[in-house]
Amino acid sequence: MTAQLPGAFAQRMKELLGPEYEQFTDTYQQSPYGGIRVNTLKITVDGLRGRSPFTLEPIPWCPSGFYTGEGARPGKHPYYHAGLYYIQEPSAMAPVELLDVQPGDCVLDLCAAPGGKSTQIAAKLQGEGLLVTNDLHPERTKALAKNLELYGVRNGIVLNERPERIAAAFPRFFDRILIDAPCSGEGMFRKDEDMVRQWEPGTPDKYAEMQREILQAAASALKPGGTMVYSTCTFALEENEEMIAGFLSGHPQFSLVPVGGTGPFAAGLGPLPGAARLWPHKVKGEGHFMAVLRHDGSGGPAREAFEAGAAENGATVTDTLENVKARNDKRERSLSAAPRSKAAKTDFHSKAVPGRADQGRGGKGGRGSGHGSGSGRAGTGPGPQSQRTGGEALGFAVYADFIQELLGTQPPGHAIWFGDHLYLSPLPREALDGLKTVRPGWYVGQIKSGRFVPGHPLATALRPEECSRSVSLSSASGEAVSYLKGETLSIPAERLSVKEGHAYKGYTLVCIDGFSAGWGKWQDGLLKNEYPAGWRWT
Ligand SMILES: C[S@@+](CC[C@H](N)C(=O)[O-])C[C@H]1O[C@@H](n2cnc3c(N)ncnc32)[C@H](O)[C@@H]1O
Repeated sequence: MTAQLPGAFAQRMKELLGPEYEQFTDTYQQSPYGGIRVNTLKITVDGLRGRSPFTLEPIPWCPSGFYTGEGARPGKHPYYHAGLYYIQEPSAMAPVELLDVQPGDCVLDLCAAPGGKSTQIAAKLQGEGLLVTNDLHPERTKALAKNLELYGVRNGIVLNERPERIAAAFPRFFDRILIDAPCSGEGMFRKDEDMVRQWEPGTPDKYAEMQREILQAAASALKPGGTMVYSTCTFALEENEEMIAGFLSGHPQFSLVPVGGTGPFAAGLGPLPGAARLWPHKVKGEGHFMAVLRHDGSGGPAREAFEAGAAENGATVTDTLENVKARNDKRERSLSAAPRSKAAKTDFHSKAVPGRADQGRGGKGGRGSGHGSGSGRAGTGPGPQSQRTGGEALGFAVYADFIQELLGTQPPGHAIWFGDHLYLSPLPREALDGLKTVRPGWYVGQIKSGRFVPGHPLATALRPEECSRSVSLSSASGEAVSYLKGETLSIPAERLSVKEGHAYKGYTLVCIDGFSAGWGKWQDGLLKNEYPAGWRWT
């Protein structure tokens, strides 16, 4: 590290560490450790170890985490683009391990961008349950949304909200909450010298004020008996042990689950030995603090009220689809100019589909949505509401036909339309009313000129066996990189894997060594590239 440690910081660390101070400062002469975490939504840990292009050494506190060693460039391998691993600082993998997320949980990641811990939570959920992931800063939510898309997350909702507004919308709701708080970042000085330059003696106090408010909001959104983990990447007592001690004294229904002093975790300092520390002079990783807080289950009802609302919405699904069909038929009759849809004539809408088709009111309430592939938040709908309603009905039919052909079955989720763009959400649209929503769910695609165009995030979350047409490109031959660069490829028909009864021509799931990476459009031996421009290999 070339930057000089601020004098006031050095003095404080001397007082905090006593005889260990020299060992601590020696770490600034060493390089930070690099790590990757296997995305178990797409590949098993052993699966990646078996095909890893670089050496992997286990990280003690994260079963899916590995040190990559010097010289490794994990961002420059096609597997990174196929979402097989996330590049993450090793210590940053610890908080989610302590959160103990189980498949089916409802989880809130309150300060989430760029999404390292959110993708880790999503992997723990294994597609079951709900992940609401949020960041206060709009620009940062773009990277957050993109990372969820790259890693094939189907059950994530991305918000750009103040924590207290999320707590008001979801009172006593979440099983697990992660508060990876904005902090003075002292633990990252070795990795990010800008943080050294930005640090001032008053920095920890400034962050402590924000952290108190965020913790307060998180406590209201946690369900009785739920668990939250508070983490920072700083050493300052006022942002760590003192912050949590203050929180516990004001919230007697919470207790600290002692993890400090066990396994790789050093004990917390001063008033809170049960909190956990990772010190750079004791482990191979940067400085981190974590506290596990459990609610005792006391107080009023949990989320029953919300669940009742959700169930009611679920019960109306069939009716809703019939209404859509009725509107659709009426529109077909009355608007000769309306685009003809083959699908509109099918009886798809009379089937009970686990989604809602009548929810698209693009831009309602000032909220809007980006449409996949990191495009950020758009705020407007496609036109006058009367047109939108009919358009959505037709759109849903076109979508249903497309999905029937490509996937065979309809993926579960509440269908949420933003104009011509369709998402499948773990929550009904009403649950997000009034919240700044960057992604209401899994982006599946868009109606364009009367056709359904599948979105990139639909591809990244699919397994090849789910898709009627796929092709696997080899990472070793260079064709995977050609695809990632946006090139058209010559692919003979015999290389395609096509399910019985399906045509060869059309949208094809493009995989790298068998792992989905995006779409191509195959016809007559040519695979037209549909990999989004903003994602390409440079
Ligand atoms: C330590 S970083 C989060 C890193 C992230 N958890 C990850 O693993 O990739 C803290 C984040 O908190 C966000 N933030 C700052 N103030 C916030 C607030 N009041 N509410 C929610 N997020 C906030 C920042 O924009 C920043 O992205």
